[in-house]
Amino acid sequence: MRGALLVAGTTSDAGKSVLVAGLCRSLVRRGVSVAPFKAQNMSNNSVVTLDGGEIGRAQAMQAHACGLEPSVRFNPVLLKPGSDRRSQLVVRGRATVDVGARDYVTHRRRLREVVAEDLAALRAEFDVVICEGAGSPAEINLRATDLANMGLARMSDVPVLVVGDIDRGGVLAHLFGTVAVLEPEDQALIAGFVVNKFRGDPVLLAPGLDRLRALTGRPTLGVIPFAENLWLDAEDSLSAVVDAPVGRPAPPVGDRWLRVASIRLPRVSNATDVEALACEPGVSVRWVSDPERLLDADLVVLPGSKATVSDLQWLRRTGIAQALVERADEGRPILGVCGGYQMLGATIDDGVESGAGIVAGLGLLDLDISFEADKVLARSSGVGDAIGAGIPLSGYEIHHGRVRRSGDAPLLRHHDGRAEGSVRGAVWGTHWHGLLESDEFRRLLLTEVARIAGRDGFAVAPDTSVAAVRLAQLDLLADLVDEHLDTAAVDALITGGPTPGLPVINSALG
Ligand SMILES: NC(=O)CC[C@H](N)C(=O)O
Repeated sequence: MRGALLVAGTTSDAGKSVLVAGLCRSLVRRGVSVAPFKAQNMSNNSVVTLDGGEIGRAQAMQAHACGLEPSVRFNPVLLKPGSDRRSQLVVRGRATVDVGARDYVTHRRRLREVVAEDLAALRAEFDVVICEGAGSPAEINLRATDLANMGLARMSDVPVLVVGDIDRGGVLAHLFGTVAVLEPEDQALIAGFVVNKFRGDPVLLAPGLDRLRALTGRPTLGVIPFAENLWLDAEDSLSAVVDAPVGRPAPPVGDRWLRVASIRLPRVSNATDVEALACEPGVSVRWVSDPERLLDADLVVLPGSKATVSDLQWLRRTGIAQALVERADEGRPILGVCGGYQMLGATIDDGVESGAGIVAGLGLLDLDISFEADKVLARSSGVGDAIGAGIPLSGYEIHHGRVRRSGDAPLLRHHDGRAEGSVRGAVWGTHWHGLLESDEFRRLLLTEVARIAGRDGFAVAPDTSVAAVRLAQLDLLADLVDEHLDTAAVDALITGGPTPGLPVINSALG
């Protein structure tokens, strides 16, 4: 089997990333060599690849579904928004320049070549490449500069499936309209539809899908049910919804829950860090954006941020900064990760990200940070120090900020003995993302939190493996694909390429 397919969506968050992951895993389970590809991603949720670059988290998750290590080849263009108007442009894993929505256009020709070249190389190396679109091809205002949806499909002659989220309502109109607004040459590549997150009786939906087929000449190749136990998404901060529970934690091992509040910073980065906590039975993790939600939390996590100084200002505006200071005074646990760690310090000297110069931090750690233009990208490993002395730890680093001075004890150490992170009372911080996935460290941290919080009835499970929980999620996705997609038709599309002779929808005014 050889070929490629592009999964586009009627909207952002329609389920493209998970459908691509499910298709990849389903193919891999059938012995096919397959790679994921997203030409251009916009996300602050990134990971560090083995080749020392940075790609969107969703492509790392899809690579994992394929049994591959993340590589910059799977996501050659990444835009990391630092504000509503400007993003850092990461090309083949390396941060290049900051671009505004308009000047991005000037980079387009070069990026087009990068994307076409990288997809061709993957297609030569793997039997199948499953591509993910970005946003929606119905955003025709962006069509002229598009590299990730119909722009990619056209330059590489790849058939397209459009997935729509029925849970939002209007899915039939969305699917029809997504084809109808396109120019005929683009329409020719849209081979079929997938309905995602369906609840209820498929018999009731069937007449709608028949009508959609009559109106568009295109089949719906699957209706994927809403899956209660599926929480893996990893797309980006869209998944960090205020008040929504993170993950699907099982009931506690003991008789009490442990409650974690993670601050929903406006430019939160690597929101997935806290998912590892929610893999533990009896640990409830919620995203919060107002100060009183910190009161009943046993642990508060201040996560990473693409805009440390401006998110720190937001903490002050919302009153969360004050709540954090009071919390630290009371000796109640706070964990800061990367940007969140930086905010906990005494000063931040930032001439790079915000250009603000020297800014006071929350003063909860004896720490001075200064930003450099050069970004640290590293997969790091080391050992525990303040928590879990000597136990092996791993994580990854994506930051411009550097520790200039630290007067606190380190949280952990690199293998070469270098100190990393800080501890002062129950305030912990580190630049490392992914640290909470180190199973033993997480267990010790949660045990310490429960002790300080006096949650005597909470006991941490002895055997949770975050890697195993994530893999089970990917298998669940593949099961959904196998059961609810017409896999024979999808296979035929992958190998046969765009369906010849598909009708064009003409929406002439009459
Ligand atoms: N990943 C992060 O949280 C990054 C923190 C900060 N924006 C920096 O670049 O240093």
